Formats: sequence, structure tokens, C-alpha cells
Amino acid sequence: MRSESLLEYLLVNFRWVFVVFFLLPCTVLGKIWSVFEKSLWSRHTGLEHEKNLSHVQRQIRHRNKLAPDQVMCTARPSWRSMTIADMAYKKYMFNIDVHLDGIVSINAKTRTVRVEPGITMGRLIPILIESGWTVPVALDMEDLTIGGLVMGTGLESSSHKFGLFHETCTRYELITANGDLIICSKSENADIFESIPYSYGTLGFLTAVDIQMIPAKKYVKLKYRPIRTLEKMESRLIVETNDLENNDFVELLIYNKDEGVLMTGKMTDGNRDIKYVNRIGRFYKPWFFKHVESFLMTWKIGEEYIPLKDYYFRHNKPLFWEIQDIIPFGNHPVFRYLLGWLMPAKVALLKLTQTDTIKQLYAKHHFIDDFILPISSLKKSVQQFHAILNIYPIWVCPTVLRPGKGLMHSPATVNNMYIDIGLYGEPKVSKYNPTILRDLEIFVLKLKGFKMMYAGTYLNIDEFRTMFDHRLYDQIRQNLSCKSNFPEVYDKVNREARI
Ligand SMILES: Cc1cc2nc3c(=O)[nH]c(=O)nc-3n(C[C@H](O)[C@H](O)[C@H](O)COP(=O)(O)OP(=O)(O)OC[C@H]3O[C@@H](n4cnc5c(N)ncnc54)[C@H](O)[C@@H]3O)c2cc1C
Ligand SMILES: NC(=O)C1=CN([C@@H]2O[C@H](COP(=O)(O)OP(=O)(O)OC[C@H]3O[C@@H](n4cnc5c(N)ncnc54)[C@H](OP(=O)(O)O)[C@@H]3O)[C@@H](O)[C@H]2O)C=CC1
Ligand SMILES: CC(C)=CCC[C@@H](C)[C@H]1CC[C@H]2C3=C(CC[C@]12C)[C@@]1(C)CC[C@H](O)C[C@@H]1CC3
Repeated sequence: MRSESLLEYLLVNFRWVFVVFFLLPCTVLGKIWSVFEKSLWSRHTGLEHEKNLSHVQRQIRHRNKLAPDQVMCTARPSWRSMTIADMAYKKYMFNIDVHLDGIVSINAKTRTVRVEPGITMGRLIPILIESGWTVPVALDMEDLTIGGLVMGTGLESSSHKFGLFHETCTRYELITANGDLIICSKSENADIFESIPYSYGTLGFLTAVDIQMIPAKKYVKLKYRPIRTLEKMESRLIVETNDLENNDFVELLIYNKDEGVLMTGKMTDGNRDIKYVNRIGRFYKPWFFKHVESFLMTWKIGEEYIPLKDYYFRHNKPLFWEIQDIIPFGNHPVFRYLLGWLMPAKVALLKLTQTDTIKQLYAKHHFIDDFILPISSLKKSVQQFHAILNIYPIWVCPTVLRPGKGLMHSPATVNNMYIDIGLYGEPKVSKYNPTILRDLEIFVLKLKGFKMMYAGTYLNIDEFRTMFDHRLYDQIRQNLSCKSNFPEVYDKVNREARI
């Protein structure tokens, strides 16, 4: 008993010892294994994909005989999912193993890549870049899966141009409740195609996704612009997101309520007069958010070339800024040069190995969430988040929302520019209480905004249905006989389901 509590004490107060000396080496071993695994299984043939498909279908048909009243979800365990929450529903729903994670084909003629949903960004992007391609919205965390990004939602610094991740997808293969395979695209089963994004696996199981490809270039020419006052940040952000010609990437990091750094980037192959290439992905390089912050010290506009892959995964090493709570000295040059090559820590392993006390401490004293709001409410929202949470840095990522009939779309009949506001860290207000999140969600609802659901919600079902348009979704659920076979989205994202 005593030794258990000593271990608990050490794990809570000196988590870095466990992370640095055990978890990071495990991650490296895992990486070595995955390089070996990759060379064996990365590129599937169509035949293997067919085999994988029938494996999923067999399981569904088996369940339909064995437990027709038990609703289904994927068997992907909670600890592998990119969220701090545990999915309580996995325990009582019927788990279907949708273990498909290969690349089915890369088609340069149609400029599409067909992948299975379990493939991660960290595996897909390097393979595409090697072949001279990339995807329009490449997410910044290596372990995010394509299935999770379609069924949940994903956005990145190119979303002001291309929209949410699913808007770059052109075809889905979906296995429905009775085990049938249906193909959905803009021209085939168009209504189902529109309902799938954000449906959290509640219409069927995805088995393949076609994603558009665009030619990859060598670098991103990135400009850093320090800005004072929220008003100026808001107005400059509006200007830069409208300049689609010059800006392939737009991102803002806010460091305190008056100062931020706006970054705009352009993909380029460079030319002979490239002055400086900053290979930020190298193990000894400072954490990206710290590098960006340094432009507030000099207060000068900066410009540099960053290799494309390094740019994409710029927030992966420090997990935005979350890793500083676990390894406080992780950005110190001594650590970077000696042990930086072990980074980044694998989120799944951090999650798998956290003790109940760590989990409770995070639940009580930590905040991880994202809100999607109209761009014109940047100042107002940041002021509100400052008063209620006082967490910095704040991640601001513009994204265009298009009109449509799916769960999340522009409320108008035209495209609308929104921003994702990401708040990750320990609230610095004196009276922080996690239930305050509900007030924030209502604030966002009133501004006609949305919440990213990976973290769960305190909204009740009616408020949730006001935030997300369920009209087409309800109809499709009825057409696909989902009622007794799949839960509703709300059943998967409310606070009792995600603990
Ligand atoms: C010490 C340690 C270090 C590790 N380090 C790394 C690392 O650095 N990099 C890395 O990539 N991994 C790492 N891992 C994870 C490791 O790679 C995987 O756990 C291992 O490779 C098994 O993966 P698998 O794909 O064979 O999954 P399995 O063990 O076959 O599957 C695990 C579960 O996930 C479900 N599942 C898997 N894929 C899907 C999907 N696409 N859709 C739905 N459900 C799915 C399966 O149904 C099953 O229930 C590490 C694991 C350990 C224990
Ligand atoms: N930059 C960004 O945009 C970021 C986004 N995120 C969030 O992370 C999540 C993605 O994380 P990830 O770990 O990849 O995914 P998850 O395992 O969290 O899956 C997300 C949802 O997608 C469903 N799903 C996944 N694959 C399939 C499939 N093949 N068929 C049917 N449903 C499926 C899951 O269903 P089930 O519940 O049945 O398992 C789950 O409800 C998203 O919710 C995203 O919003 C997180 C960090 C950054
Ligand atoms: C860019 C967007 C939209 C979201 C980024 C969210 C990430 C910052 C979080 C997603 C999963 C989170 C987890 C942790 C930190 C923050 C995320 C990476 C932990 C590693 C924090 C420490 C805990 O013990 C485990 C967490 C797992 C999930």
C-alpha cells in the first residue's frame, strides 16, 4: 500500500522522470518497429483492401445475429484517440474492429489518394511528399487518423483556403448497419456524403476515403508579424485570410491579451536567393511556439524558409505547448541536444500510462478545448476567454465554412470565415471550476459558433441540436436504419460519455 502511494506520488510530482527515462525510449522503440512495419505493409493492394472490408462486414453480420440491440462503435481503444477524454461508451457498445490503415492507391491523373481510415497523418504525409504530392489540409499532429478527422473534424492553417479537412475528401466507402458497402460522393448518394463529416461514426463504418492531392513544394516561406492589441490582430487576420493569392497558410498565436504573432506562409520551391532555411523539425531546435514568441522580443517582422514536412508538424514536438507541463525543462538547450532526439512523446502512451490522480488533476486544473467562431468575434471572444480562463498562448486558426446541409456549415447561404480558438493549459484565474465550460459553450452558441467535440460537451441535447444542424442527419439515420444500430452523435460526445 505504502509503496503504491509512493509510486503514485512520484508519478504525479515527477512525471518527467517516468516520461523521459521510460516513455520516450518506448516511443523510439515503437518508431523503429513502425519503420519496419511500414516497409512491409504500408502500400496495400486493392485485394488486401477487399479482404479488410469483408472482415468488417463479417463482424457486423455476426453482431446482427448475436446482439442486434447493442449499438455499435469502433474497437479503437480510448487511449489511442486524440483527446484527453476517455470514451465511457466503448465499454457498453458492441466494438467492431475497423483496423484498416493502409494506402490503397495514389492516382496522379485524378489527383487523389485513396486511404483506409486508420492511417495517420504521420505516415501519410511523408509518403505523399516523397511522391511529390501533399493534401490541401495537412494536420499538425502525427497521430491523427484520417477516419477520426472525417468523422470528427479537422482544421489547419490552410483551412482559410480549403475549409475543414473533410472538404478535401471526394469519396467515402461506408459499411452500413446491415453490413452493406455503399459508395458516397457528390454524384453518388450525395446526401449521405454530406452527412458523414462530424457524425462520429454514427451512420456506419468508414473503410476508405479519397482525398484530393496537390503538388508538394520544398518549403514554406513563412512571415512572422508581431502585433499589438486584439483589434489590430482581428483586422490584420481578416486582411490576410482574404489574400488567397499570397497566403497558403495563416495562423495566429496570442501570447497575452495585447500581443500576438501572425504568421502567413506560401508554399515554394525556393530559388537561388533563399537566405535562410530553418529546419525546425530537427531534434535540437527550440519548440515552435517558443521560436514564434521570440519575435515579440525583437518586435521585428521575420521571414524564413521552413521545409514543408517540418512546417506541417511544427506543433507536434511540444504538443502545441502541453508538453511543458510534463517536461518543464524540455526546451532547455542541454535537454534538446542530449535527449531531444527522443521527442515527441507519444500521446497515446501518455494517455495509457497516466494514473487516476493525474487524470483527476487534469480534469480539475487543466483545460483543453477548441471553439469555432466567426472571425469578426476574435476580440470579443479572446476577452471573454481571458476573463474566464486566462490561458496563453492561444491558438487561432482561420477556416472557411461553406453553406450546406451537414451537421456543421455556414449559417448563411454564402461562405463565411471563421476562426478556431484553441485553449490548452492551466487556467490562471483564481476561481476556476471546470463547469464554467458550459457558460463558455453558451457564449459560443450565442455567437453562432461551434465547439470541437473531441473534448466533449456540457450542452444539453436541445442546445446541441441548435448548435449543429440535425435535419439531414436525422433523415439519413432513418434511411440507413441507424436507430437501434448506432448511437446518436450526442450519445458519444456528452460529458457522461466522455469522462
Ligand atoms: C511501449 C510502446 C511504444 C509504442 N510506440 C509507438 C510509436 O512510437 N509509434 C507508433 O505508431 N505506435 C507506437 N506504439 C503503439 C504500437 O505501434 C501499437 O500499439 C502496435 O503497433 C499495435 O498496433 P496495431 O496497429 O497492430 O493495433 P492492434 O494492437 O492490432 O489494435 C489495437 C486496437 O486498436 C483498434 N484499431 C486499430 N486500428 C484501428 C482503426 N483504424 N480503426 C478502428 N480501430 C482500430 C483495434 O481494433 C484494436 O482493438 C507503441 C506501443 C507500445 C506498447
Ligand atoms: N488540428 C485538429 O483539427 C485536431 C483535431 N483533433 C480531434 O481529434 C479527433 C481525431 O482523433 P483520432 O484519434 O484520429 O480519432 P478518434 O479515435 O478520436 O475518432 C474520432 C471519431 O471518429 C470515429 N471514427 C474513426 N474512425 C472511424 C471509422 N473508420 N468508421 C467510423 N467511425 C470512425 C470514432 O468512432 P468511435 O467513437 O466509434 O471510435 C470517433 O467517434 C477528431 O475528433 C478531431 O476533431 C484533435 C487534435 C487536433
Ligand atoms: C489543434 C486542435 C484542434 C487541437 C489540439 C488538441 C491537443 C493540444 C490535445 C489533443 C489530445 C490532448 C492530450 C494531451 C495534451 C493535449 C492534446 C495533445 C495529453 C498528452 C496531456 C497529458 C495527459 O496525461 C494525456 C493527454 C492525452 C491527450
